[in-house]
Amino acid sequence: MSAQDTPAPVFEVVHLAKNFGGLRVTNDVSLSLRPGDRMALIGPNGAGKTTFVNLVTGALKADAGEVRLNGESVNRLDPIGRVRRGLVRSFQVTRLFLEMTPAEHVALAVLQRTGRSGRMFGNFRAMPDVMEEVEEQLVALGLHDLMHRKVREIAYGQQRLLEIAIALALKPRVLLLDEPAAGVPQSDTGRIEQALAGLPASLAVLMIEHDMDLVFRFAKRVVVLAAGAVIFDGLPADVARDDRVREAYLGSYAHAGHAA
Ligand SMILES: Nc1ncnc2c1ncn2[C@@H]1O[C@H](COP(=O)(O)OP(=O)(O)OP(=O)(O)O)[C@@H](O)[C@H]1O
Repeated sequence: MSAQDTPAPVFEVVHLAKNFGGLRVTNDVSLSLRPGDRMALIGPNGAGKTTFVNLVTGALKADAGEVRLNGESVNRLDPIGRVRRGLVRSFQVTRLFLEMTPAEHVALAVLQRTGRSGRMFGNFRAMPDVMEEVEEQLVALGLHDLMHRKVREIAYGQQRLLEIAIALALKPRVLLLDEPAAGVPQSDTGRIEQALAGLPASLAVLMIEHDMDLVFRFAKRVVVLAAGAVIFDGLPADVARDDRVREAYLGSYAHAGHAA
């Protein structure tokens, strides 16, 4: 592929830094994603993954550095402003409304994206364009049969699929998936993987995940964070034999009192 064929990055993080008191939790982190990229961000406990996600979504303010979407800085935008520019973090199960249905959750996301007021929510079933999208998203994630059930009645794995459906209803260009398979029983992780495999081809995806099997099956590129800094950025096939990565993981196990 020539340089001309390579699309420009849709998401760039440039020299991002954050301290908590004297602790440098994000240390000069730079990375970028192009449309269609499938990247996993991994690292031992306490490496700074959650802080990194909070900085890029705008939930936390960085001390230095820049986050860019489509080449433009979004540093001044709050999380909602960044969602409008196409940076969407998968909604967390803990933020789902247990008494609401999957259809209602996805409808709310469609109404938000299309700039319609929450007051229209009561009437969304009468809006053909909203209903069409709701059905399309829920069919794509295998949740169609459950669309009118209450969230509290559906299995945890299905709730996690609903998180992805809500995120996709916001029509992201960049999707941050925070441990999409965490807490899901082994018997249901196949459905999560299927959903990840079916994500729109042009979407840039950054997945934070502890499950290495899932990382290796999903990611085309892996970034490893340790003590807030990027210590590896490369192919999944090379990550396990990288000395710095091995040291970081062994060090963290030893620190946590596990046999290294
Ligand atoms: N609000 C805060 N104030 C002070 N220190 C914090 C704060 N949030 C996180 N930290 C510290 O920053 C470091 C990175 O934490 P973070 O949660 O980002 O790591 P992580 O890689 O997501 O970890 P895990 O995989 O265990 O969730 C840790 O040492 C943590 O104790």
